Amino acid sequence: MFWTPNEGLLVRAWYPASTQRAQPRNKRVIAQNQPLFMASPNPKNDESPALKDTKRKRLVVVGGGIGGLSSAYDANHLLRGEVDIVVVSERESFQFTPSNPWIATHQRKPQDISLSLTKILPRHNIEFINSAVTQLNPKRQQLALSNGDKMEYDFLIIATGPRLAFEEIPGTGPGKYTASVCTTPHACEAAEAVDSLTKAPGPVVIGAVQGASCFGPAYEFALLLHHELGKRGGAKLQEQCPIQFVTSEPYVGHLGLKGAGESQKILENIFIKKGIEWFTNCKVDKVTKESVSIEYLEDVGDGKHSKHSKTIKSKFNMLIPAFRGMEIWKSVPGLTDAEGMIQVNDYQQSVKYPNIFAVGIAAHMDSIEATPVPTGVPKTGYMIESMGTATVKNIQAIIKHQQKHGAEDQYPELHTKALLNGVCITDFGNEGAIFLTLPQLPPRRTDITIDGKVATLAKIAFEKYFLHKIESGDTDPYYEKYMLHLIGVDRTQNI
Ligand SMILES: Cc1cc2nc3c(=O)[nH]c(=O)nc-3n(C[C@H](O)[C@H](O)[C@H](O)COP(=O)(O)OP(=O)(O)OC[C@H]3O[C@@H](n4cnc5c(N)ncnc54)[C@H](O)[C@@H]3O)c2cc1C
Repeated sequence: MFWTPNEGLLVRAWYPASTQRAQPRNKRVIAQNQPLFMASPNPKNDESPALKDTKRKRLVVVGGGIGGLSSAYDANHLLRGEVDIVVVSERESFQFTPSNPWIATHQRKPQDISLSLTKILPRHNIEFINSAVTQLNPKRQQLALSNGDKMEYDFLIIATGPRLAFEEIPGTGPGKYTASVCTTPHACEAAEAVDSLTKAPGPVVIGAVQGASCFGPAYEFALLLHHELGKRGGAKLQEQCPIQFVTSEPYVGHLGLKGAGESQKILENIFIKKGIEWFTNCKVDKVTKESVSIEYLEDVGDGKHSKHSKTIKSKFNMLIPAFRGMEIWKSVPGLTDAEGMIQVNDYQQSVKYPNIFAVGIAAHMDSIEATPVPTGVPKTGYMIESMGTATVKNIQAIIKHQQKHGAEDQYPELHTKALLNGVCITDFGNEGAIFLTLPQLPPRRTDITIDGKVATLAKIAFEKYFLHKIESGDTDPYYEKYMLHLIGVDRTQNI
């Protein structure tokens, strides 16, 4: 089925049965040349641009995670009346990824951290299509979906998150010999593996492999697991399941960020206290049922390293893989880097296609520094939300410019950049750590790690706030602002 952006249509009649379920519940017949949804909350308001403008643009957001939904909600607030917003996501629900480590230790159930997009998005006048994008034709401004539909867009926001590159290391990934907390279904499988471990204890390897960019959850899960083992079987079970931490970072607490304040000292002290041994500058060669084979570099001074290899016996492993971009985008000339991440300029705009934008993990970001074993730079929630806001403001600038000049193919200079602030909150059981790097790229105004019970509470609050935000369609990052204010980061610092 072919679907053009500015056509008026009788929505239900045009959709195949598989997508009809995703349509808004309130049945309305939308006449020719009228928008899919009334943009004004008051449909009687004759001044509403939506009722006047018969040439509304279509903004398609691909991805129903933190990046996609915060962009869609920002568009709903800032571009109301200017665009019809469609979110296309292969997953029907929003799942709050930062809570996955809690799923793996049975502190949360999947339903506690999941929200149905079929139910929520139409309430906010955002159309939801539960399907995967399988192809992009930027010349035609057209997407192909796995349900067989084709869809045109005026503006496209790509927020498809990471492809988890388990295939780069033999034996890694769910179904093989490493558990994962990267998705909620993976975390459910990890929870079962943790149960098996407690019944038949043995050594544990946790960490993040070469090319990984998301280190916080590796530390979080290692320490949460240690705490959980203590809860289930006391010090005895903890001794029976010694944890070894392997990471591509040059030192513990580097986090792909060159550290955050005293993150190295704080995390090393916690590891020492819990008896967790670590290997840094580490490359994982392969994982088998019984062991993890690594190569690691040891600092011998003067910037020199000696190389070692080791096979660590293990019964349970959780390794964060490298995050790469989705294969579908790679086939589009000039859209991605070699790894499939969307190449964007400072305004989240594709360097090749000016009506395509990318936010979240899907967007390319340079590493902060070259490390002896490759690492990437983390992209965390607050930063991702800010990328969405910047994207929508830039699309707004384009729409205004095109309306003024009456030329659909003209693009103005853009001005809004995301605030690339790193805020990562981790829970270790009864304590935790908050890593703050504002901005993430040095020189920084704020560069600290705060540890203790406060981090556990902050993480719980972060989860509740975010789920509420997705449900309510709110866009203001008030939690982050308030939290930063509480810990003394001045609002004038452009947070
Ligand atoms: C285990 C873990 C813990 C984390 N903890 C924190 C934390 O505590 N704090 C923090 O700030 N950040 C954290 N992060 C980092 C980051 O905030 C999350 O990874 C976040 O979920 C990234 O958002 P995203 O929108 O870029 O991608 P995702 O959340 O992965 O969303 C991608 C979406 O795209 C959809 N999709 C993919 N391909 C297609 C396709 N072809 N067609 C249609 N839809 C598609 C997916 O179904 C999904 O809905 C964590 C990351 C991980 C992995």
